[in-house]
Amino acid sequence: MDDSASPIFSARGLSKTYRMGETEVRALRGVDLDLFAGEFVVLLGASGSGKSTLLNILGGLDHPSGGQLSCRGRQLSEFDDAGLTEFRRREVGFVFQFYNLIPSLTAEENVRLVTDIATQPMAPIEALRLVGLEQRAEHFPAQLSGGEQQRVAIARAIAKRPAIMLCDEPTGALDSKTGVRVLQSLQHIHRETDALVLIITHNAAIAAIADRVLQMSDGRVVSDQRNSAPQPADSVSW
Ligand SMILES: Nc1ncnc2c1ncn2[C@@H]1O[C@H](COP(=O)(O)OP(=O)(O)OP(=O)(O)O)[C@@H](O)[C@H]1O
Repeated sequence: MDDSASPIFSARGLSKTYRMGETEVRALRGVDLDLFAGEFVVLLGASGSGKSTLLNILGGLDHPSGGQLSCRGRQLSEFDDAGLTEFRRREVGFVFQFYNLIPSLTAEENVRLVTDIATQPMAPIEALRLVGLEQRAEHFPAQLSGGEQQRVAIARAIAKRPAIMLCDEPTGALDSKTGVRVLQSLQHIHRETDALVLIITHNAAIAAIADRVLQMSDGRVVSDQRNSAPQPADSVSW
């Protein structure tokens, strides 16, 4: 990768403090980080280290308390709620631990919910093909396994061709074999698009498939390593 390329995200001194009555929780304590197009990044860290808080702020789901965050040259940290909503809608695909599919809609209809409001979407069936589920387009979530439902959620996230894919514990609810299939879908999407893919997880085994591995501890990024030989997803297990 060309390190002189401008980053997608650039965070400097990013902080987040949650206030609940008298109690303050400092979830981010000064994060400095650049993330680039085309990177497949795994962010590891113990429970409570701030991973989800960072992902939510990168994805425009929440505001930082301090510091600067830019995305492709714009100061995201200064966006109001409406600006963040527009940013999320246009530029970010999210995948969460629980798939949040609409039970009364088929796989294809679940993906179509997103493509109907996107500016340059792919066809829903094309997104399902990217995750190997084009044969299941007419199936409802209850007719799909957990791993298949997660792959529909990934298809839904990628269908609007986002520059950024943010995945919070995408395999957290899945066994190893099923989780590996989900990771294969994410790896395949990464190869087929120029998206920045960021996966946060407790599961250190997943780091083997990344080309960059970040570690958070106590609200800071404490390690940032390149992986010169990322492994195919089917070589990992847990
Ligand atoms: N909405 C909130 N209000 C108050 N405190 C919060 C809130 N969200 C997170 N926290 C606290 O901020 C800290 C960081 O939480 P965060 O969810 O970012 O960690 P995490 O590394 O993603 O953890 P996990 O792996 O368990 O999901 C924790 O101490 C958590 O309790």
